[in-house]
Amino acid sequence: EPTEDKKILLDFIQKIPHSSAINWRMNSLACSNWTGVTCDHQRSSIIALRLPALSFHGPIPPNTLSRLSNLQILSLRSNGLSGPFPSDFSNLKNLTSLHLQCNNFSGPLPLNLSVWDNLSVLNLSHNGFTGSISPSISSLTHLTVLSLANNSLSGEIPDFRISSLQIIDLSNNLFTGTVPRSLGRFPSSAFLGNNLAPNSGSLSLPALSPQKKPSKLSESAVLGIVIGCSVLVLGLLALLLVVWHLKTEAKNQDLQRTDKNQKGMENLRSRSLGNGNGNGNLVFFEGSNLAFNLEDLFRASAEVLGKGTFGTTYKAALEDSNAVVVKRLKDVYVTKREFEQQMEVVGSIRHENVVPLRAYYYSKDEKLMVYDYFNEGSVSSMLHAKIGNNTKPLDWESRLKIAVGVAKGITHIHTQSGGKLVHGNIKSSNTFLNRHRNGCISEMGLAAVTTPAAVRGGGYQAPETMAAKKIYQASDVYSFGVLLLELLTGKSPANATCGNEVVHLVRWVHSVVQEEWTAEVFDVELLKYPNIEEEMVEMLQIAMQCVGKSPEQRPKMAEVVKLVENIRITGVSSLA
Ligand SMILES: Nc1ncnc2c1ncn2[C@@H]1O[C@H](COP(=O)(O)OP(=O)(O)OP(=O)(O)O)[C@@H](O)[C@H]1O
Repeated sequence: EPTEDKKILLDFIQKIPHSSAINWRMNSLACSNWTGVTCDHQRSSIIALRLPALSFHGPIPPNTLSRLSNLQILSLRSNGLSGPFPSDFSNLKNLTSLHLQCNNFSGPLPLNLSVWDNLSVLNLSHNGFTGSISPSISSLTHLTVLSLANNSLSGEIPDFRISSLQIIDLSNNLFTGTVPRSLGRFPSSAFLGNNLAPNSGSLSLPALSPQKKPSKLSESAVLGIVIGCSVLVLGLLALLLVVWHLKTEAKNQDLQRTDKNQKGMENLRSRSLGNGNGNGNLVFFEGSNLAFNLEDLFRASAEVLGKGTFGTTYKAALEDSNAVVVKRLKDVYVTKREFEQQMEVVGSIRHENVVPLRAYYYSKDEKLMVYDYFNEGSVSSMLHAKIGNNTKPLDWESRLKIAVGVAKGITHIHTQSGGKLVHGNIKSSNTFLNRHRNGCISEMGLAAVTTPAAVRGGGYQAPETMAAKKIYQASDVYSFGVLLLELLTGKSPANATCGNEVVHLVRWVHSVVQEEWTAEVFDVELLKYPNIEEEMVEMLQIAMQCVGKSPEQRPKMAEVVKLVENIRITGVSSLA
């Protein structure tokens, strides 16, 4: 046991203000039991310290962490740490990864960076650092990832050539000048949000061939250009007018719709029953013991649960105190017959991991679908509940059960109708907990009758669905992979960083995993459970297979079920 290092950590935790409890005790084994602590093989010193999101605040107490001289990985990301960059960190000469992102540090960056010549990952993003980057950065010859994004850094970006560097992010600072040549190989997004002038190099025109000397343009050519430009401008104006007109129309329609939503189901009533055909079209499926008719449904008080891609979803409280969910579809593109056929297929599916469709209604003006109401809300609301909402974060066990359940539900769907059925809209807001608290998936088959896949989004759609506007079973596998990443990272697919900028979850996880700082990816909520890292890594590997770029790379859903079910078994045995 690294007694000296333990004392240092206890000294640190005593001095740093924090509001989350931490299980460090002198008489317990630090190397096996202390949160965030990893020791070397001999258990003689601490080599990694990962303390994300423990609500540390204030400056790092001097002469504490800096005495862990064998430390290689230090993560204090997502805390409320403030004050200057701790100058005594220069003693941590063995550091390979330093994560101080998402804190409130301020003041200049260290002047002499050469003390950390083993550093591979440096992430100081989302802080309030000022001043410029010291040219000594070029001495970090092992650096692979550098993120200084979202600070207030200024001055010119030094021209540093580090051949090992793979990822750089200097966006959203106050840098001036131009992007140095040595960094020209990185995407422009790495430098966005600064005061940088465009590189003169990138503006250069293609060289003229030597035979054709640059000559003055003839008058007719000038006239031609002028006329051409005017036509272009007029064309653009016309286009703008059309777009403006369409937008206003869409807005009006939206306004009308919102208006109707606010009035609840009463509007539905007047429109749908206009033809006087009563409850004729409300079609119930076998096995549903719901006893209501269209009249009851329209009389029920309705509350808008939300607006999704396919329309508005209401909770309708029926008189017998049962509540159902009514989904009012917009943009149904198929004929009545096709719609009914699809509903018959969907309605016939009965599986404990698929939310059953109880009934549907079709008229010219209205298309409704009726489901059971889940009063706990969706997995999305459980994962991303606002702080102070009184909801407990989902523990690891629950997340595993959600993953297994949804995987089984999708597999069942994929084996129906001769193996041709696709879900088409797998996401956490369509995932609920069944009575055994396993995951179950809703909204099966809606994608086939309404909005084309390309119009949806939210970060779950496989790349091929964007281009081909078609959905395949392999696209469901991709969306399921994104759902797994969401369960692991606790981040919503469209919004995957500590700041406000939108980063695609899959891309973000790829960049993190490539650099082998895997532990940085997991939801900080999960880091408090002991001995689950192997299981999380296993789930991460499955997720990465599912989000393979091309559909052929991805495993079939039936395989995925086995893999996900095995997480517990293999995870446990590898711990034993
Ligand atoms: N059966 C249900 N029980 C409880 N809440 C539900 C039910 N069905 C949907 N919801 C919730 O109602 C809200 C609106 O759902 P809706 O399906 O319209 O939108 P969405 O899931 O965000 O997007 P999409 O239309 O792409 O599925 C969501 O928060 C969803 O979780």
